[in-house]
Amino acid sequence: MRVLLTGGAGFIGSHTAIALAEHGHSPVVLDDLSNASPAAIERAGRLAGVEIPMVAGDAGDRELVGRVLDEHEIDAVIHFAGLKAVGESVAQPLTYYRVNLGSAIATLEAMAAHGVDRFVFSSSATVYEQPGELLREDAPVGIDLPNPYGRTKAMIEAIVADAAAADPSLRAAVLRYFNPVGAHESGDIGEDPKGVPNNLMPFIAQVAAGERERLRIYGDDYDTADGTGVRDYIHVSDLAEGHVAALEALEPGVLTVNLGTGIGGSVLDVLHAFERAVGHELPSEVVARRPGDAPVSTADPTLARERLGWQATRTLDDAARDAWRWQQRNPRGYRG
Ligand SMILES: NC(=O)c1ccc[n+]([C@@H]2O[C@H](COP(=O)([O-])OP(=O)(O)OC[C@H]3O[C@@H](n4cnc5c(N)ncnc54)[C@H](O)[C@@H]3O)[C@@H](O)[C@H]2O)c1
Ligand SMILES: O=c1ccn([C@@H]2O[C@H](COP(=O)(O)OP(=O)(O)O[C@H]3O[C@H](CO)[C@@H](O)[C@H](O)[C@H]3O)[C@@H](O)[C@H]2O)c(=O)[nH]1
Repeated sequence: MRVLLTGGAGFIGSHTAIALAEHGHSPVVLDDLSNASPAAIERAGRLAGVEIPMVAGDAGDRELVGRVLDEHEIDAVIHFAGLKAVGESVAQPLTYYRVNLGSAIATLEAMAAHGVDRFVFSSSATVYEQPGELLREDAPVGIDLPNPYGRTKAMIEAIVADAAAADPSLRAAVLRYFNPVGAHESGDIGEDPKGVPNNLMPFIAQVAAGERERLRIYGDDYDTADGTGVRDYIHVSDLAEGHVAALEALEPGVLTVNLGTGIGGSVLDVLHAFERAVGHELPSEVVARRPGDAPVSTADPTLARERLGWQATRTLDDAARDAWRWQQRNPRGYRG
């Protein structure tokens, strides 16, 4: 299939472009480069041994998306484009609603106008109203969530469901990612956060590189085995392969699946995995809980196994090793 990746120059999109090419599909990227570098796509193409066309532009521009669909004879769209910083979404909610909802709606409209009926959407575990252990897809989802970012994801899930109800030819998958971590095993592409990383593994990577003094562990008094927060960390290359499986399994209607491992990792588990990758201990201190954080969030990965024939195979140690390789080879990310 010829697959358009909106937001495809980003962290998850660039890894998915490689997985698609490795499975015989042809990725095409549309990205406004607001949080990415074209180098990611050049490198992804080199790693996959293919040329990946890259269009710089806004997925919220329906005319532009339509032109790209026609010019590249696109069969399917994976919609990664959007803004994802939780704290920023609290400060700039209208920007988040405009960009995230606007780009999803424009992309779906362009698809309908140009006869493209396969759609895969990047949702998030954050849509579950009651985070917890081994969350199933039928757990309550809604807009009673801690931040506007999460609400944009829940709203877009509803938009996709309504679009599919109105148009029986639409074949959609909604993928609820848990916590993507790691990097391509080559160390040539990876996560390139701007400024101080909000997320755990990129922050630890910068501590390991000596760019940050120490990890601040947000609370060790949760009701978990070691008292620190537990998440379902999934290697980005496993996640990328989950997109290929979802694309190949599309049927009329909407299939909603978790992409996670089913295995909980605590903050200390992640820190220790990274210490093993680096070969020495890393400085850390326990501080207060971060407001809005859930104690535990892990996926029940059963439905993805049954419906997509996909499951994660890489470990937290694999992710730490690959993230460390990316960090060492690219201390300034794609800017270096
Ligand atoms: N990384 C995570 O922890 C996580 C978890 C759950 C869901 N997601 C979702 O997965 C998707 C990809 O996330 P990521 O981690 O790769 O983030 P990312 O920021 O690296 O990738 C998003 C890409 O979209 C581009 N973009 C933003 N607005 C655009 C627009 N209007 N038009 C075209 N391109 C635009 C950015 O330049 C960037 O390359 C996002 O929708 C995100 O919300 C991410
Ligand atoms: O410097 C840090 C950063 C994080 N944590 C802890 O590490 C865990 C993971 O945090 P983080 O990497 O920020 O991920 P989440 O808070 O789980 O949020 C991610 O996962 C959500 C659900 O998929 C997505 O919605 C968000 O966009 C994405 O950032 C949590 O227990 C945090 O309290 C620390 O202790 N110190």
